[in-house]
Amino acid sequence: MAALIEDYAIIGDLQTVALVSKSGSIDWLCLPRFDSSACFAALLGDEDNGNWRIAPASAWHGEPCTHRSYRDGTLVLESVWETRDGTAKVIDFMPQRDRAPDVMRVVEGVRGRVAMASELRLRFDYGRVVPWMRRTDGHRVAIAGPDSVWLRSVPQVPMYGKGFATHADFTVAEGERIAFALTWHPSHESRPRLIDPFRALDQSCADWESWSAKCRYDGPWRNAVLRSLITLKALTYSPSGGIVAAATSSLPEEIRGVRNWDYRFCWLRDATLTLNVLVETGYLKEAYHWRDWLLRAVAGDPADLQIMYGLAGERRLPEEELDWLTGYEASLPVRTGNAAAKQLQLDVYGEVLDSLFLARSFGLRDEPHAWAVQRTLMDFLETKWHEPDEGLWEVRGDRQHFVHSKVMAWAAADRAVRTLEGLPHLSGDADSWRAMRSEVHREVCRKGFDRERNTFTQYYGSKELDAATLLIPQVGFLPVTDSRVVGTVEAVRRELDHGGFVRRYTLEDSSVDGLPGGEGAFLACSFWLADALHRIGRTDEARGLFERLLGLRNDVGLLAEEWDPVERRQLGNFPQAFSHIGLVNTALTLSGRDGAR
Ligand SMILES: OC[C@H]1O[C@H](O[C@H]2O[C@H](CO)[C@@H](O)[C@H](O)[C@H]2O)[C@H](O)[C@@H](O)[C@@H]1O
Repeated sequence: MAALIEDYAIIGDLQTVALVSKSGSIDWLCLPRFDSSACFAALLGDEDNGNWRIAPASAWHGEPCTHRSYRDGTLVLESVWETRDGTAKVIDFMPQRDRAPDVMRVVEGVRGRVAMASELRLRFDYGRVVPWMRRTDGHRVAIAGPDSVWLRSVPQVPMYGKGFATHADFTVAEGERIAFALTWHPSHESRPRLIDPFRALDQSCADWESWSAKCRYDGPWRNAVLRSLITLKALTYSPSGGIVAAATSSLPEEIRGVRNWDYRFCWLRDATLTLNVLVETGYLKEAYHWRDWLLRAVAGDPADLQIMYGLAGERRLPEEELDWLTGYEASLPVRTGNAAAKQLQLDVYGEVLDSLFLARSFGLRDEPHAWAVQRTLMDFLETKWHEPDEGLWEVRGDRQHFVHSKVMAWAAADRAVRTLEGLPHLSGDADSWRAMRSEVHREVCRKGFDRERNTFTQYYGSKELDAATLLIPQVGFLPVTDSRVVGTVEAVRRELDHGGFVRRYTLEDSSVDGLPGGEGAFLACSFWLADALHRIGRTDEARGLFERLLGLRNDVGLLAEEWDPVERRQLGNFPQAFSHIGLVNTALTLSGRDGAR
């Protein structure tokens, strides 16, 4: 059975990540990309769906490591086991790759002599295909269809096959190091170029340290912020500049529930929000890279804009159910692909224009084609904003006139107008966008506001609330001093509370998302509440909530999408960009960054 979600740490190479449990098992790994099929899928089934465990023999029955941590400023994970015979450390990392992806596991003797074991169970195609194994000059090679995986150790330790797994039993003494290297390669190509694991370890540390050194945030929550930024960076797909929403598929929003989705794609919403925090903390290069990704992805007719794409801009992300997997703690179905790709979500226009506007204010140079694309998006939005949509929560029920979608349509028009005002050499119909901006504003205030309860609602005509309306002052739709903003913050705090944190929306009205069952408190929304409380002057409450949110991070600083306040455990895909974006944003806000754009 898989571990608790919060018992996982990640390692990654900016093209994919692996989830490593506290008991030393890699239970999730998709190769060669985030969205490739998994060769370790025990996370969504059991060991027979593939995993790789290295741990002391005396801890083989699942005992967790004594402690673990990342090396400072890196994504290099160290898990330490203190045993009766001594202390051993497993250093896990994935070197930023030139060609072939590697998972490196360096076993280091710290004290005494510790008997260790390694058990590798490769199962390609999400845990379904047992590969054909063979030996070739010091390697074990696993081949199935398009995939091959090469396993070696330095220095060599004997390996043997048993029960469709590759085993190694060895001893590590104080001062000794034994590295295991697993390298993926297309099966039709000849042997991959092999790298020295110990040199790769030094290089990996140096790569991450130099990236981390560029972080410009130096406030009271620096460690937490830096860990979140490293996590966000780890979710970027460096060959294209795309950014995935999370590293996993189908970790449930409710244990044994059906809300299990594949997040290994680039949502324009999640990616732009990721970018905003990267830009604000000193990482402008990522903004250039992502803008180029965007321009390639949205090329063509703006009517065809998707709300999410594949890592390289792929458009077809067909949703399928993998019926051979038993699901994380029996949460079914396990899905790959995501049907939400074909939804209309008007907010993404606002997020894209806002993000490029913000990046420009931080020094992102204009590029004529980039503005042409934004202009075309605006022209399209002018004809569409009146329509109902699926909204940022990607409901699978009927389309509605979501208040947040309209607010973000307003934000798109606002950023377009302000861009033209600041850069008069650019062309565009500023008058028409100004008119749209005013019309959307009037309509939202008339149809999306409940006067009796003094709060914005989820959609026109509904009584339900939506935590996304907390973003109204942040995007500048209304000032924080407006009584309607204060009323909304208070209403959300009161009515969407879930164990001291915040739900996305009221769940009793199941018709709005069209899905059965419930879910946990949504962490991004809980961070938004902290921001909003601070903005309306309730800073002590905001700080208190923020500190409690920080307390939900696991031992290595990672957050999933949601939190179950009853079972006190993390829920949903992991690690989730949305949650880490929220953390960085709130830290910036509470450290004195100004409010609305
Ligand atoms: O809950 C239903 C929807 O859940 C997913 O969407 C959520 O995750 C997205 C990625 O982080 C985020 O952009 C969105 O705002 C969230 O609601 C899932 O991807 C959808 O298919 C599903 O309908």
